[in-house]
Amino acid sequence: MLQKLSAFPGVPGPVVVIVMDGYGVPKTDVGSAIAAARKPTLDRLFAECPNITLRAHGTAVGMPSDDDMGNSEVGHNAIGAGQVYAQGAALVADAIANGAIWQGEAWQQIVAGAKAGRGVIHFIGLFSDGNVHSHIDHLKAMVVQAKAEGIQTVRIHALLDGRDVPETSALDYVVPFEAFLKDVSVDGFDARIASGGGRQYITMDRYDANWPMVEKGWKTHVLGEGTQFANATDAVNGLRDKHPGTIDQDLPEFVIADGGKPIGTIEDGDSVVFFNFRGDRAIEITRAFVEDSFDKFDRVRAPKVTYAGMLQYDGDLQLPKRFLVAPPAIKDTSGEWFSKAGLAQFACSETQKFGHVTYFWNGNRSNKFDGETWQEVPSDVVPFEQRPWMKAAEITDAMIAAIHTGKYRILRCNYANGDMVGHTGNFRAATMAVEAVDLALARLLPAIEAAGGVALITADHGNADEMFELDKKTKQPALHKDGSYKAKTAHTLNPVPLVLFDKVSGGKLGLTQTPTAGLSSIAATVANLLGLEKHAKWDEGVLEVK
Ligand SMILES: O=C(O)[C@H](O)COP(=O)(O)O
Ligand SMILES: [Mn+2]
Ligand SMILES: [Mn+2]
Repeated sequence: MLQKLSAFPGVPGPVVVIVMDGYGVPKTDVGSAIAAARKPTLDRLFAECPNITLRAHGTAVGMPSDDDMGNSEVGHNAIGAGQVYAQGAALVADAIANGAIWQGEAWQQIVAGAKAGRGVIHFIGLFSDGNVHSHIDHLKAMVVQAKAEGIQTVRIHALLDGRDVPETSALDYVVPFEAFLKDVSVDGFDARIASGGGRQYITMDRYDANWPMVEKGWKTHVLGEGTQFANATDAVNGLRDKHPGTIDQDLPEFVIADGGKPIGTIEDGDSVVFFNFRGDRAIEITRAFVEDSFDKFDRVRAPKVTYAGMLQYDGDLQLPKRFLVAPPAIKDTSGEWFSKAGLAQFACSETQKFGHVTYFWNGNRSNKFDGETWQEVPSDVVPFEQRPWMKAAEITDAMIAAIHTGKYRILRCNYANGDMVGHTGNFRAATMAVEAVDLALARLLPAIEAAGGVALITADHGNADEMFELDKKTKQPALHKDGSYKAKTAHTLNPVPLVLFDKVSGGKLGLTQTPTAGLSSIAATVANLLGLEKHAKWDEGVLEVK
């Protein structure tokens, strides 16, 4: 049980954690949609309330190195668990480096399954080195190993990124990879990219937001339906010519064919590895492959394959049953221990981030703990630069209503705007996204105050804080030849804010800035605000009681 804190009895009302997704603290205002936004409420919070910054990237959130940006999965895991675990990116890299992945039953079944059939392994996944959902080096290692184990044919289904990496960088990955595949395709081994498309156009939907995207991916990868090209380099060039201005993540599907015949349809007896390690955008396509009574769309043909995920994407649902590397075993999360303390908890976001405040928050569990209530606000299915306000107002309505019930001691929400609009690379829309969150806070905070509560306002990683690519050497915004800035769609390496909105303690509470405190300090801080000691496994909190 969480013990009572002697230094502070706890605030009278609810403790509310507000995650402004994609809201980092930049080094320069140049290119910051946050700095450009009109945001009187946030400005007042930073001027008047205790606030510090927290580390939200790299090793502070379990990524392999401090060159790795943060992301929603690792960020919400750290906030919810109060601990830092080696995450998928690090676990897979280690398993490949020490060879454990090849000894595992799952890899051996993939190889054996393919050999018992046509000798074909398919690899489907995000084709970049973003290290958020996947890493292309993992794919490369699997191709090499497949050949070493006597597999004859490898077919790669490449989802173009441009969201965790520069927006039109697809050829930086496709050209060298096709050259590598050509080099290894000797001695009876044949490895080629067989299909693909933009990751926001096919296959990688999440949280049931847009199943038709997954259906399009199925038709492309499995059935071989789509515009035909001779190779993936031609496909990217051809699609860019046909869709000028479309960035990689939004490019339509393509299929590689020889003489009109797709080279990589997925057939009975093949093996399929989905090589993303992160779960949110891997679950739907995985369900299409493994569920017998799948009914989200008409698969037309459901080949009997040996299927593995890079990781297990959902432990509660055991999805998929076969996986190459064990996911981090996240235990003793704040959700679990607040539940054991008998505290009612409320979690809310819109579809695009709903799993972030539920599934990721609770350590990649899709089941609720006792006393939890989850509310999802359906997201629009549109390019978010067209609706940068997204569902900030509706989430705020739901939060205020939940506070008014008087039932919940702890509430949490995620405003998706800064991140989802930041990913579009549209600066103007991103400023409006930040303004929408500001408007939301202007309504939510008074409701928290009226209920005698406090809020911790934070973020899971940066995004809208840097809307221009930085030059690798100078770290200043990079320019196109015509002098315009290069739009940036990815997350940032910047820290995030932690603001304590507290009108109830009479100035008794503050926050302590430390050089190392990261997102994992929030769980203990929430416990302390409730008048409870942290769980022994959680990292230190940052609450100061004067
Ligand atoms: O999946 C995405 O949209 C991006 O790769 C990462 O964004 P998120 O980590 O904020 O979800
Ligand atoms: Mn995020
Ligand atoms: Mn994001």
